Amino acid sequence: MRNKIVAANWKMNLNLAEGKQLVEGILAGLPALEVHKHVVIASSFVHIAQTAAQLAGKSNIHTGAQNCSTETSGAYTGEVSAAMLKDAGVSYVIIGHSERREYFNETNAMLAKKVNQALANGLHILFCCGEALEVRDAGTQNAHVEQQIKEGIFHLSAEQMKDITIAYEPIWAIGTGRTATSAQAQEIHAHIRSVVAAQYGADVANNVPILYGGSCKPSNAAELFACPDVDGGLIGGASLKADEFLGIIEAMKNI
Ligand SMILES: O=C(CO)COP(=O)(O)O
Repeated sequence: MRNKIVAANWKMNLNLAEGKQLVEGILAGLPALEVHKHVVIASSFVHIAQTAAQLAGKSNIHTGAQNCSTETSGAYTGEVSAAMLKDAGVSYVIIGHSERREYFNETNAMLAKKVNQALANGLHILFCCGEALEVRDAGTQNAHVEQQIKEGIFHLSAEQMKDITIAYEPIWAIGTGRTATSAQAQEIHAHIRSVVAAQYGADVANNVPILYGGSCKPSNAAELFACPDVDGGLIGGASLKADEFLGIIEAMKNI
């Protein structure tokens, strides 16, 4: 059975005290998770050491980061390397979020380098893809995400794909309150899995978790997660409140 994952993406929110309190709240309400179910807390770089200390020794709940450098080390002012993240206690890193692609001009070629850095340092990757509203309106979303995935991760070996989780996040659903319907999510998740199968075969494709992200909330999570090709969620706004995030983790119960 492939892994099921609910991941928090705090984005650029919360001070240290707020982050600490939020993790305490999540831990206080966290249900016992089956062996294949995982929770990830992807905070800002500033929170990582604190979060890692809070999660130390806990099973199935992991410290994450939202980005890593394309480079290994050296004179890259402002950058944080995958090795530094690993050393600080990170086990999952988000790569290719649409906000990084859009506001920081991250190209698929840069993302492929980040993927290589993360894997070389023993990190699991949450690799994001997803289309803008114009692409969805034009009906070319499948080809769009296919290209993002091909250029971002298809240079990897089948063995390396074991550390990849794909997150489908339609840009028109991020922070907008407008969620993809479960039918829309299932359709494109199935397409993503078929693209992985065409490249790597059915075994690899069946083992790659594919998460949905975009205005996921306790009220819609169970329906989205019930889709056969939706293996959990990448959560923005609703991950900033312990009760809402726990409600989404609860929705993983039946998958
Ligand atoms: O971008 C997202 C997670 O990475 C989704 O954000 P929201 O849940 O706030 O729509």
